[in-house]
Amino acid sequence: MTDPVLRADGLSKRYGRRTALSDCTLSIPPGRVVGLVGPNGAGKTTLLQIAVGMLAQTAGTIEVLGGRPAANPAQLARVGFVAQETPTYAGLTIADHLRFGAHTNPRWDQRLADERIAALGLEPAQKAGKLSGGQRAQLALTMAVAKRPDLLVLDEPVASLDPLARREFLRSLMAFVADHGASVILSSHLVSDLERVCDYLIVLVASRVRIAGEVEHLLATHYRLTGARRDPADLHPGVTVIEGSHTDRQSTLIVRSDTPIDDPSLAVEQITLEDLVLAYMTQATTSPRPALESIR
Ligand SMILES: Nc1ncnc2c1ncn2[C@@H]1O[C@H](COP(=O)(O)OP(=O)(O)OP(=O)(O)O)[C@@H](O)[C@H]1O
Repeated sequence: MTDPVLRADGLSKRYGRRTALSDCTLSIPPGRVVGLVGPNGAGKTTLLQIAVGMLAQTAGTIEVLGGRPAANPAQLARVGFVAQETPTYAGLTIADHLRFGAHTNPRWDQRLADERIAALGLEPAQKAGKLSGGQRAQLALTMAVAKRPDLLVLDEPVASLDPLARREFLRSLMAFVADHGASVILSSHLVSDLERVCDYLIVLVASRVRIAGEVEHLLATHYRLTGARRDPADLHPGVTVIEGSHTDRQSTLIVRSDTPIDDPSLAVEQITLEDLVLAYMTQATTSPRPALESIR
């Protein structure tokens, strides 16, 4: 299958005069672990909720796994979703949750669910209302994974987990992806976590997609340039400055260039994913009309 797992075209969501998502155009290939990153209020939850059919857009189109989000039971069965607040039923036990999952999902994998609960050291007879925030998140993830979805959508899944649990969570997520070949879209503020697991990145700031593309390609086409202070406009054509900082004597620029930069007056360094995310976030707060970039 090579069709995009998610295709959005001019997707927008407005609440009255407030814009939550603006003209979002994306084409995400299948089989990726996609990191969706951006500051508070950027529109991440809005995009994810539209993708799973919980929210309707005000303009534009979206296709998920080739269909309209939540269009029918088959489409619903193919998408697993864990919402930011990881909702569970306080009065029901863990075992009740799994039974409910088995009743409502045609592809439910009971063995997978039981094994995850056991591996987490959780007691099936325990009521969800008595679980910690992190344990609830793990239960919600177990429910989503045991659906055996083709696409797993996770809204800040690790926010409430301690560092060890976060690492375990991401490890089990990667194992699930490797075993079942599912695609994953997860939002997070923690770029270091995304760096470990994601092979595709979307940076969303102030309702707009600033950059989207394969991590490997993004890292191969962005550089940090350091040299004597200069006007960014003097750089070679084809080099786009994403962010710049200057002292009296020196300029440090994060740039994008599809070809290697060969300029003896500049020190050229590779950047990390965190550098890249921060550069696009800074660009968004300092530039009145940031460039929209989409790289496959
Ligand atoms: N029901 C609503 N009514 C009005 N405005 C809303 C509603 N839901 C979201 N918004 C606004 O839409 C924008 C995007 O919100 P969204 O929850 O998608 O951001 P986010 O990137 O997920 O933020 P966070 O990282 O804080 O979870 C914000 O400005 C928010 O105030």
